[in-house]
Amino acid sequence: MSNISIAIGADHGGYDLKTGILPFLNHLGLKVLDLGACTYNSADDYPDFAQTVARNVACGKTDRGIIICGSGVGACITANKIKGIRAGLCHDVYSAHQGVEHDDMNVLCLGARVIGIEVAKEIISAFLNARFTGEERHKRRLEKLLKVEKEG
Ligand SMILES: O=C(CO)[C@H](O)[C@H](O)[C@H](O)COP(=O)(O)O
Repeated sequence: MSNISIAIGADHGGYDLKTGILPFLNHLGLKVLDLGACTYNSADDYPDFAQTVARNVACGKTDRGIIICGSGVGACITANKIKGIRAGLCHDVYSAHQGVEHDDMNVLCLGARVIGIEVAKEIISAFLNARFTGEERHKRRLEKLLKVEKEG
C-alpha cells in the first residue's frame, strides 16, 4: 500500500475527521497530499475542496483521492463531474474494496456526520488495499461508462 500517493480534502463538515485521519494515513507510509481545509471555517464549501482533490487525481499527480464532507454526498457529486474520476460514497468496507476491484474507483468520499473515525479508517484501508481486477466484464462496463462520460 505504501507506494500509493493520496490527495485528501475536506470542507468544514469533514474537517475534524480529516484531521483525525491524517496521522493514520501518514503512519501507513503513504505519500499524502493534504489539500485543505487547513482550519475550521463554516464558510468552506465542499465543491471547492472536492474539485481540487478530484482534479489532482484526474491529472495523475496522485493515484487516488479521499474527500470528506458532512454526508459525503456533495463531495461525491462534485468529484464525478471531473473527467476521469470515478468517485464513490462508501460507508461500509465491502463497497470500499468492491468499488475499486470492479469499478476502478479512484476517489473515496466519506461523510463525517455519518460515520466515526474507526469505521472511516477501516473503510479507507479497504479502499487503499484494493486493486482493479481487470476482468473482462468489468473492463466492458468501464468502457461503457467512459462512453457516457464522453457523450456528456
Ligand atoms: O454534507 C455536505 C454536502 O453534502 C456538506 O459537507 C455540508 O455539511 C452540508 O451541506 C451542511 O452544511 P452546513 O453549512 O454545515 O449546514
